[in-house]
Amino acid sequence: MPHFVNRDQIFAHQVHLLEHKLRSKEERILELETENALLHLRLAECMGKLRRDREEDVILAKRHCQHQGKVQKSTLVPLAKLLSHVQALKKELRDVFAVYVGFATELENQSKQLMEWMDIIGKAVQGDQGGDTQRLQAQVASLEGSLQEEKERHRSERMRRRQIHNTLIELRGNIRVHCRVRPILPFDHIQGSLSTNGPSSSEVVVQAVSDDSVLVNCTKPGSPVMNKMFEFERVHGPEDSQDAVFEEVKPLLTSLLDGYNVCIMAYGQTGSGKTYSMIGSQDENRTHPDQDSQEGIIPKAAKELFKLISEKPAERHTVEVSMVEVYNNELLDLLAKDEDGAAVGVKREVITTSPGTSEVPCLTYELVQSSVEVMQLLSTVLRVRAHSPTLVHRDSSRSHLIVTLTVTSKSPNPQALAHRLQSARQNVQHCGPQKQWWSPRCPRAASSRSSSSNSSPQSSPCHSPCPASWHVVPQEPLRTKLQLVDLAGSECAGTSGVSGAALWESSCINRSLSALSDVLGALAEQRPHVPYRNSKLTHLLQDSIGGDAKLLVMLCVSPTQHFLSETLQSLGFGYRARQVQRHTPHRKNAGLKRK
Ligand SMILES: Nc1ncnc2c1ncn2[C@@H]1O[C@H](COP(=O)(O)OP(=O)(O)OP(=O)(O)O)[C@@H](O)[C@H]1O
Repeated sequence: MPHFVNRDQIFAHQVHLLEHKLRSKEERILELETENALLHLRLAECMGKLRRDREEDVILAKRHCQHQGKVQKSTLVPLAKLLSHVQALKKELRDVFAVYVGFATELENQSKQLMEWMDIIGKAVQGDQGGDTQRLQAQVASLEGSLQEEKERHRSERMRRRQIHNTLIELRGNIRVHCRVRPILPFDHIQGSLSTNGPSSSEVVVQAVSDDSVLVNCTKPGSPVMNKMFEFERVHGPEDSQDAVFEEVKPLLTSLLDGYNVCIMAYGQTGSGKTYSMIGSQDENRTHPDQDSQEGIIPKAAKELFKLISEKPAERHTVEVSMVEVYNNELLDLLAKDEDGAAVGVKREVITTSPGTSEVPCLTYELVQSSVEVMQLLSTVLRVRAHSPTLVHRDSSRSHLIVTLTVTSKSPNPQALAHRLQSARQNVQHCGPQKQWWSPRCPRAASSRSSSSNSSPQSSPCHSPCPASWHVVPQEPLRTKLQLVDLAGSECAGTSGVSGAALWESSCINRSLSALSDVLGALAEQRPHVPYRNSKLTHLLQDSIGGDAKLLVMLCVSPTQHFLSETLQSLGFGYRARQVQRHTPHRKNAGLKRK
């Protein structure tokens, strides 16, 4: 402690102390104020940062919200789909599981039953019950035998039924209709993929369910099942060979030599197999090992005709061929040749003669000696015949082709005939309706014929014994014709994708086919006027359609959904053709002359 002398010194010292304290306080205050200012500054900085952070947060939150909205939007729909898919899968799985459980139970039951049987068999074998086993085996064998017999009986009954039906058809003068369903071909899948009808267009909807019925499934997607059944004299499925198809046609050739006119006509939509059925495969790179089996009705019919002729050596036959096409409602003679001998289609006309039959004046006829010659002529003609590609068929025939084989039969020499009659008389004393060499010069037959102007030899037979001398009179030649027709295909312009000149061709084809349909309609309804002359095609085929020829329509149809409406149209045409009742086909009398 300092030593003070007086009070003033003490006082001054205290003042000094106080001043010192005050200064230090003031320094402290300044220090604190500086600190305070710094803190304020920091606070302001923090507040600013905080505000910025908040603002950023708000922006981020906004963005986040927007993003979430977008994400939700884009995921909700697929999510819903996914969910329903999952639900469907779950259901499917449950169903499959239920089926599986069913199968498993069934399998278990069956294996139990099998075990029981094994047990019984084991016991039977062990317990020397061989006699029972043998008896059972014998029973099985006899059951199999009777099943076989039943099958055989059923088959022969069916054949008999068909024969009776065919006879009935013939007696009623009906047109015979066969139907051929072609197999699915590679272009059906292309059509299917091009189609707007959906992916099921190459699905098979037309089936040959038996040898006389064809079933068409006309169900539209989302509609109840609707099947239509069509019956024809014969139905061929995709597996039926060319030989099988011809077998059903073959008897008509015997009829031809028996004195009937015959016409076989293939009808159907484009690409349905008409040319394949009538002529055979036209594919350039065909490499079938057995070409004969691939041939169609025309070559097979020509072969059969010459075979039948060769089996009748006593009679003399000549065969002449004519080939025409109806193209754009013009009739063209395809065997006519120009000065250089090249085949050119020459225009001809169809006329109706006074007895009411149709004739083509100046038509070229070629005399042929064998089926090979017929086919040589046909292959020349096919090069001239109009054909062009369409969307449906890359080698579509654009004309109706009519190949006619005219057979002239001359009676054997009188001695040979007398000899034949002599042996025939030993069996039959009367000249019946079926006699092949029935002579129109027999006075009794002639008088019985003249009593009914319309009657054929079959309908007015002579029932009296006839002296042989009346029959040995040499006869006039007998002419019969076999018309083989490959029609152009019906089509709709949309499907075939044609335009310009091809569209005109297409419209001519459709018009002539609808004229054919109209003719059948008029005949079926027995209308007094039949519009044969509405088209060259119907005018030319007048005798075969409405006359007394044996007419067979071969309907060709495609099996797939893509061509369903065209198929139904073709089947409808066949149905209409079957309704036609004409005069009973009758044999030609000798003496028919070609004009
Ligand atoms: N039954 C069948 N078996 C095997 N191929 C067939 C059958 N039917 C038709 N084809 C084939 O289908 C295609 C079309 O047949 P096709 O030429 O006979 O038709 P189309 O009815 O004559 O046609 P378009 O009227 O257009 O001339 C051809 O390639 C043919 O070989």
